Amino acid sequence: MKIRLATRASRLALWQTEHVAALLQKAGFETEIVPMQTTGDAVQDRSLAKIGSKGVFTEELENSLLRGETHLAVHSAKDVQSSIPRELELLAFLEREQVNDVVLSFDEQFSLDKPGIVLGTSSTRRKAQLRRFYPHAETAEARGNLQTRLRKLEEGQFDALVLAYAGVHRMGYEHLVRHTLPATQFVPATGQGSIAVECAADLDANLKTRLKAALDHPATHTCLLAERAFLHTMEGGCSIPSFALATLENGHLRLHGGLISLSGEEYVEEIQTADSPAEAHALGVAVADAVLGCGGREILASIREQRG
Ligand SMILES: NCc1[nH]cc(CCC(=O)O)c1CC(=O)O
Repeated sequence: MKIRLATRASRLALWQTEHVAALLQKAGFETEIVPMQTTGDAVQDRSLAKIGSKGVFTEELENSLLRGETHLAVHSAKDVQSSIPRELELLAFLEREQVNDVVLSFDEQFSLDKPGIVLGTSSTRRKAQLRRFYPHAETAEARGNLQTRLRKLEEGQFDALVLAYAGVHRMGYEHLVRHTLPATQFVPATGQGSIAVECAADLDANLKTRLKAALDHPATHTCLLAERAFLHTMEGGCSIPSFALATLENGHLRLHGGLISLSGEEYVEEIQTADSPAEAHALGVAVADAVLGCGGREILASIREQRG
């Protein structure tokens, strides 16, 4: 049977979808890749926080699932909104890549400690974390797909670029990495480094089971359930500077989640553990509740106020 895969048309998205297709082919499926443009691709001149709507990188792909034109939609897990329509289901999460953010520069001598450096990023989370941990650095907008951002770096619009290692690795830009930011401090966004595969909830149950067996990485899936429950409870999309990273070791699940004010001044974080993967969702909710209760609610209110 031929599985039709909906994807964005960016090089990173196509790489990820080809990776999914290869896993499906190994399991005996035929595949066809169906690229499409999303709002997030079309609108390049405004930051995502300003476009504001949820699912700017996913909605068009989800619509094609709902219309039955494709069987699976392939997303960066980070780009998937915290609640998806009832008619859809997140079927699988692929094994996670290294989760860190990294700093890229063409200058081999580049140092984060140099005064007056300008770092390209459009992520509210990264901007806030940089303000907190590298207050001497300035940030500049760097929207667009990875190739566009690299071009802006090459043109000298900033000294260095802050990106997820996962995308950098998949696109083969590791030679430009000058610094790996520690994930304990620059805690990544929910889902960073994993690829999410979505389907219609009413897709044939037997087919779903076979597709999931070919694609899903259970440990990553457990971590993503915890992180996504955190994000959902925080009521934040990608425009809110929240962060969450779950790890699973020897059956022990650990979730580090938090929220940072846009200025980087206010910072709330919480680490909790659970003894079983079955508690992933509850752990995400508990960490988010703790963060909200210990100052997070006030940070969210002030972010909303600043946005107007
Ligand atoms: N928001 C864009 C986006 N979505 C996923 C990735 C990287 C790949 C990943 O995290 O899996 C990126 C680029 C980046 O943040 O540098």
